[in-house]
Amino acid sequence: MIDIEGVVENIVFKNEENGYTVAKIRHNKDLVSVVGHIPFINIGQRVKVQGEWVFHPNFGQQIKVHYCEEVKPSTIEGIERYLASGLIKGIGPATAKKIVERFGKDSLDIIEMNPDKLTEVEGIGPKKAEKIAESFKEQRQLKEVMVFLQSYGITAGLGIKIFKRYGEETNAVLKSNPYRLCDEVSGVGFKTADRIAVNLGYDMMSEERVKAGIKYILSQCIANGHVYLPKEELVKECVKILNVPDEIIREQIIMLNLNKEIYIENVDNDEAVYLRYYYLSELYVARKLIELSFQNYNQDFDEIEEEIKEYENENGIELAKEQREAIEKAVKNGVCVITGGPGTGKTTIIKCIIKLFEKRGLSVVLAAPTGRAAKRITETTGYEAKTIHRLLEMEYMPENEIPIFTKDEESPIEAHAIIIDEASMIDILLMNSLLKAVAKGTRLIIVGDVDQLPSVGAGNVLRDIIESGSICVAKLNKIFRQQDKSLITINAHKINNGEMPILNEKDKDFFFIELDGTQSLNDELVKLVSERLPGFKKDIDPVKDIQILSPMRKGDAGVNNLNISMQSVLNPPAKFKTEKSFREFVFRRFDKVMQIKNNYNIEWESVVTGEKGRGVFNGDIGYIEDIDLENQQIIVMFDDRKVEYDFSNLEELELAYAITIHKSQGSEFKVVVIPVCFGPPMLMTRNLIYTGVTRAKELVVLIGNRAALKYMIKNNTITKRYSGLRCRIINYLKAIS
Ligand SMILES: Nc1ncnc2c1ncn2[C@@H]1O[C@H](COP(=O)(O)OP(=O)(O)OP(=O)(O)O)[C@@H](O)[C@H]1O
Repeated sequence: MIDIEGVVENIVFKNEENGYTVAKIRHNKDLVSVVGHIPFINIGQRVKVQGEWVFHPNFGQQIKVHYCEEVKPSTIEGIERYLASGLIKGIGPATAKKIVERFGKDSLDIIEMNPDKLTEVEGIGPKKAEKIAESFKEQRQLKEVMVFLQSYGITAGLGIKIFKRYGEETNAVLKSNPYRLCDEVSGVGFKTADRIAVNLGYDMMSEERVKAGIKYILSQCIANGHVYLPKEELVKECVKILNVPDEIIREQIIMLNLNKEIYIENVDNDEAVYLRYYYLSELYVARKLIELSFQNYNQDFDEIEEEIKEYENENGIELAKEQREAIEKAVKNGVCVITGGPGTGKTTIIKCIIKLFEKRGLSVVLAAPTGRAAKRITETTGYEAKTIHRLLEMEYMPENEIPIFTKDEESPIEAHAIIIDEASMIDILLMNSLLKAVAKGTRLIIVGDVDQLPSVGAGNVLRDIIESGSICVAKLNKIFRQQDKSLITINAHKINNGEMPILNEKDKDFFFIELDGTQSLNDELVKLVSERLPGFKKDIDPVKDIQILSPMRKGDAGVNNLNISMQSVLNPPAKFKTEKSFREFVFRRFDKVMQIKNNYNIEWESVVTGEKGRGVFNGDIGYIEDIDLENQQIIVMFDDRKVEYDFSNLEELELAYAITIHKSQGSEFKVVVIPVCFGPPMLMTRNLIYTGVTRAKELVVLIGNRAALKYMIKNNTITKRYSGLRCRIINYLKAIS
């Protein structure tokens, strides 16, 4: 750690959003580069920085700043440069000169304490004096808050957000109840607030802390897919994590319930504790599904059988009985779920349903939870599918950091029918937003494969709807894709039924490479993807066409290690490939990368059409086109869409030569390679391997340990998710019928 003090000579770069700054500081005779989240520094300012020397391949030695504070400029020249820097609204170089000429070393004190006196300077009237004083005060407060927050490890970006919310009250709020931040400033979680509180000597048994802690633990359970937590489990977790006695926690659970910040209700013989929004969403979804399902459209389609026949003749296809029934249910009911594994004809049915509606002039919209899924459906059906977010006309509110949907109860989606595909990926919040925008009189047709992994977000929506037995469901069991020689579909169904797949048949598309105990799975995978597969199948590109899907993140065959080894072989360093280190990885020009969280705000521009828009979503895969070290940006192409990532946003990107099976939901790849070995029990499940295998279009290669594969296929335990939707649908139907 080194300390230096000096005057800021130059700001080379400043990201206004997050405060990332590159500056040159005059320290004795040397000009030193400093980099870090130090938004408040400005030319002419005297600063003390604490940090460490790092070496940058292009810019050489520089100090990575951990802590920075302003030292008041002490010389007249220093004060003048500081005032002239443009930091204070109303003062430019000429005015700065005049102020310093008039007040000398007292200039800053005058601005702060006696701004009326500024009118003594030529060109400054009372209004301008006031403006200068205000701007100066704001800068001072921001600086104070930032210095204060820095000492608690809060980044500048977050610090600015906190300051914007509370202004000059910031310090007071933090001192009186830092836990307010968890509710009022997005991006601040319980752990950050708790760190500030501990540092301030806050009472660890206080009501504010315990309440915030309870809500934090509930939000953690949501991050694990649950919609609620049974009360006893919640209390136990709180005691462990907050280190507070049982009775204090129970007391605060009651208080939160009284304030309607959490809800407690009996679900499945559990006392279920919900965060407010999740409770309201579950309630709404159950009620709306039943209400919509009460509508029926039998009279509109009284000659459906003939119409389906006509469709069959026109399209040269003979639909199976269960397919015809599914179509009939879909067009006649207010809500209908169509579920089936790969190749059971879901897409075929969707096409027929759309045609039947179109024939009578009824409008249909088609949507899916992710961009990639929507694109795939567009390709397979020939009808344009949107993402659900787009269908709901999402608008992003920067201050909320959450999407707002324009389509809702007041302004519903205008269509006679809405068809949603890949519905296993819909979580409870998205279902809530979707249903809000479905008007009575619009049919909702939900299509998906219930045996895929459930949604990343909270809930078990598709499974709960089906298991409620209260909503019309059409189950498709027969596989139609058998006609071609593909084993992928057949094996996917075998796996789903708990049987071992047919492996390694000549001229087929499903292989298993068994390793003996001495071979490294990682090494063999690298050889397979970079040499053996491209040699075996001529038309495939190892980067673009092959996707490694690993059950896990860690370990020899986990995504993290595989990405490092695959990158070194498929995209090794070269002079012309710029690089940027980030955490334990290096991003390199041409790398395959994936967006790992929804970012509704980031801008894109199509290099083909010039169209501009916002939003890159969790699971989107792209390629690094360039790394611009000067502007501190990584430019990524997602198909034809160009997106610029500031270096401060890199936590949203990951290398994607290997991705987890969880992240692959809803996507398809030409060739899928899956490492199979023993790992954490919760990842050794049938629906995980089933989801992985069903992502492949042309070839599946499993590699690893046969016993592990067998174990996964036999292990049909579906990790329990606490969700009350099934119960609620049943109860709501009972209550009103
Ligand atoms: N009744 C039928 N007779 C003959 N072929 C059919 C029939 N129904 C569907 N198919 C064919 O079976 C294949 C799989 O059908 P489809 O793509 O509709 O299934 P899917 O359930 O959407 O599959 P996936 O979920 O894997 O995309 C297609 O080639 C389709 O043309």
